[in-house]
Amino acid sequence: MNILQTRNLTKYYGKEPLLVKALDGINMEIEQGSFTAIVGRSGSGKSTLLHMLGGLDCPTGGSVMVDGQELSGLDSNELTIFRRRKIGFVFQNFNLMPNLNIYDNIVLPVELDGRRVDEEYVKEIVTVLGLEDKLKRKPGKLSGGQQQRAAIARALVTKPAIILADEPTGNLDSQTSQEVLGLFRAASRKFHQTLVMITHNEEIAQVADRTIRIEDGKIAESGWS
Ligand SMILES: Nc1ncnc2c1ncn2[C@@H]1O[C@H](COP(=O)(O)OP(=O)(O)OP(=O)(O)O)[C@@H](O)[C@H]1O
Repeated sequence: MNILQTRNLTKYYGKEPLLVKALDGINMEIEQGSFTAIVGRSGSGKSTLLHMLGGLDCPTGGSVMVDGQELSGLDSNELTIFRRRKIGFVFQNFNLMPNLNIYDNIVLPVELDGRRVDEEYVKEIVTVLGLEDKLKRKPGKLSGGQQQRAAIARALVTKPAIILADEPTGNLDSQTSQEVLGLFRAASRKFHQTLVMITHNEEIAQVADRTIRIEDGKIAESGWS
């Protein structure tokens, strides 16, 4: 089953003669439970694509469908709720709240949505990611790899339709990157989550089941590993 689908997705910036076609007709399907890496050089359109998939920005044309929902049909309030419930985001710089301890950071998206925290599920996520003894600490007291594991736990906790990760290992050394990615993949498999990660690093991309290569806003190649 496809959890995400785009049809002739375009995003243009500026006007002729300075028009930039950041996305130029992207057709892609992402299968539920899969791990996809989107790769490409700087400026190829990766971040723009991730923003469109996550409803963070509006396309110029075409469509994005997530879990049966066409995003162009949503107003800004509906888009906010869509992002909160359907998308988990993991960023390069972790984006944890510095004043909250790790537990409170992890459960924050559930609380913001006014829902009850499923403590059993949190415990399972925390165990898979090896954060059991870090829950009372503030993010500033943890290493980069530990902070990113907490950010992954926070993305998993709402059981989103899709987790979008933007260069999640960009601030980590290569050994920590491999560890964090291994845990990210293990956790997303265990909890049947769908993962889309953008990276410019070919070695990092190899961890995924499938690679989509973007060049000049177009899909240049798509393959399974
Ligand atoms: N807000 C904007 N206004 C104008 N042009 C933009 C804007 N955002 C992106 N672009 C242009 O769109 C193209 C794609 O940019 P994008 O950030 O998606 O690339 P990227 O592959 O993510 O690059 P990087 O790996 O360096 O982050 C680039 O030519 C960029 O200059």
